[in-house]
Amino acid sequence: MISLRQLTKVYGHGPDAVTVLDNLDIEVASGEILAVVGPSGAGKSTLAQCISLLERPTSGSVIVNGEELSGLSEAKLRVARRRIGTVFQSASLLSRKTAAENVALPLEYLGVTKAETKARVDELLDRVGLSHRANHYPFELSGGQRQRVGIARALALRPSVLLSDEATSGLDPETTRSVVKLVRELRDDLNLAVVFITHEMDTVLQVADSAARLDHGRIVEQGRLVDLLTNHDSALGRALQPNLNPSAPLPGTRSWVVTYDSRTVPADWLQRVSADIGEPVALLAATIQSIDGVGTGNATVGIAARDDVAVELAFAKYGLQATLLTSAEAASATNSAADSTTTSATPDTKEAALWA
Ligand SMILES: Nc1ncnc2c1ncn2[C@@H]1O[C@H](COP(=O)(O)OP(=O)(O)OP(=O)(O)O)[C@@H](O)[C@H]1O
Repeated sequence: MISLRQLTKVYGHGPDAVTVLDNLDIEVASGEILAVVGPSGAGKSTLAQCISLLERPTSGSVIVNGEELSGLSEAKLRVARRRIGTVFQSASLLSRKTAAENVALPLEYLGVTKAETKARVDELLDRVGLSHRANHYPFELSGGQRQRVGIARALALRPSVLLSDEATSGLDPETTRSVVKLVRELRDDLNLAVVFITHEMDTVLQVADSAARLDHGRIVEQGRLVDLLTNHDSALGRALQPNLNPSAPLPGTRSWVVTYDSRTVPADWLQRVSADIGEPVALLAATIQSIDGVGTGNATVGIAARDDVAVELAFAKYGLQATLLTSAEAASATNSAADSTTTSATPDTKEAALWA
């Protein structure tokens, strides 16, 4: 388990002081993956450096398995760092060393014997599916393979915490999925607490159990993924929903967005709401995904009824949270989704929605 308590990082002094991390409280249990997301400049890299203890926090604590590490002397800190394995963007492998030699580095620094090092490196490369690439240099490996070597190296000293700092950024979707799958498997096998820093919303959905949103150095929202996704008022939950591409509303109807949660909403909610308000409910777009075994998602529906209170009550009766879109919002949802499908820029569009 890793806990950050009132973690604060200030750069500079006096009038030039800049508070980059402001009293962060984060807890990640062993076996849990927490995604930390945030716009550029929110403080993600600084957070990663404080967690990996490369930067000392100005105040507050980094606690791993009950032991406070942030206040240790330099000598003790070097030992304490072993509890936290870090994978960086583009793996940061040494180009003149083979995959096996890169994985061996932390063991060599520690003075582990050659025989033990070889056994551990073989085991790690096997675990990340790269035994057959042991003697290849980084330039001979694909981006995904380099990340796997980076993960193997991060695990060399048997840490209890894995910190992933934008480790999937720049990878194609297929490679990202395979790296995410590996991280989840390793979390299960080794009972790791994983802090997964990313700006990619799609990756958060694939990898995380919970998510925290960092903005201007503060955690402005955090929770379990399933709770964020089923909370109609959560900006992070909305940003995590895959982009919809709604059909244009039918003439004479207005568009409503509803949030769906399979724990509380009956499967035939469309028919029921339609029967209650006494007119058709047209489905314009919908997305459902299973998170922790719960079906979550949102839908855009078109309804002609003008009695907004009656419509809202009908949705509420079946556990659906609903918002009526203005005609401008409905048109913009149709257009922006259409734009995003032609440019395949959905992550940017979603991020823009979150950070706006
Ligand atoms: N050494 C430093 N001295 C002063 N200010 C710093 C220092 N390092 C970072 N900052 C400032 O702290 C803020 C957060 O930076 P940080 O790199 O942690 O954000 P980020 O969320 O990782 O951004 P990005 O996604 O663009 O990498 C920025 O305003 C940055 O200018």
